[in-house]
Amino acid sequence: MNAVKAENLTITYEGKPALEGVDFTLDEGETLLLLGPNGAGKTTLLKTIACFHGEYTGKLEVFGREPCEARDLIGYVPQSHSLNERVPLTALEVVAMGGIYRKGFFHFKIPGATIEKASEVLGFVGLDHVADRLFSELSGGQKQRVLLARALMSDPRLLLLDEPLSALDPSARGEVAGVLNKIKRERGITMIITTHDINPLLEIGDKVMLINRRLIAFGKPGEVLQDSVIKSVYGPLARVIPVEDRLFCITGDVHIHRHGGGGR
Ligand SMILES: Nc1ncnc2c1ncn2[C@@H]1O[C@H](COP(=O)(O)OP(=O)(O)OP(=O)(O)O)[C@@H](O)[C@H]1O
Repeated sequence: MNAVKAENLTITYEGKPALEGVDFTLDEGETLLLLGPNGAGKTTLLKTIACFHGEYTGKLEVFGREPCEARDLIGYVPQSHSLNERVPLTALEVVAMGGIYRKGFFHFKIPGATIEKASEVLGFVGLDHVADRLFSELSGGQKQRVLLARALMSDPRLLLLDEPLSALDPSARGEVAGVLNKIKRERGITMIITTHDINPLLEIGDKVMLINRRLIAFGKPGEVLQDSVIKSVYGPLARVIPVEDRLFCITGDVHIHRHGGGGR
């Protein structure tokens, strides 16, 4: 089954196109790595699939439905989480929140079944030992894994992850990439992951999409990650280097947070 299907998709903000004429299909269980320079339209595409942004023309389907009809099937992990870290929530409570908001209620006491599920999911991301620690005191990699666990609370069939590796050091990147790999292998969840550094994720990417306000390339990693394709977007210094049986992609690209604080 198609998890996501876009046909001639053009996404606009107040009539101005941010991303134009995009076609692609992602099958259930596949992982798509979404690559493109700053301002390419990566977050815009994720938000539109997640039904947070609705200004588009063309066709966009999530499991055969319009995005807003498929909302319950989608988990979204934004680039900068909107948690107020001055509120003293433990890691377990942050995860449990993923099971509460979904139901549209505000609970003063978290139901036992929700806590039980949150403990199980926290264990799945390898963080049982920090359940009672304050979220604000966790390392960057641990925080990102807690946010992944929170997104898993609603049993999504499609996970949309906006820059899950940004602002992490190389070892934390490896940890988070390991959890994403586990989600793919053990839960079979379809994922779309935006990234500026594709290398730690290449192992789990079934498909790669390169965009720059339009679709530049879409296909298997080996098809998209070619010198000529990468150079056409990132310039002459960009290149793809085969290392043993792997590819290593150098784009010289960095993440720049351009939209000011919060809200993404
Ligand atoms: N809320 C908004 N209103 C108007 N324009 C927006 C809005 N959000 C994004 N844009 C514009 O849409 C274009 C694509 O932005 P988007 O954030 O999707 O790019 P991105 O590839 O995710 O970039 P980055 O890698 O820097 O996060 C940019 O020109 C951006 O300024």
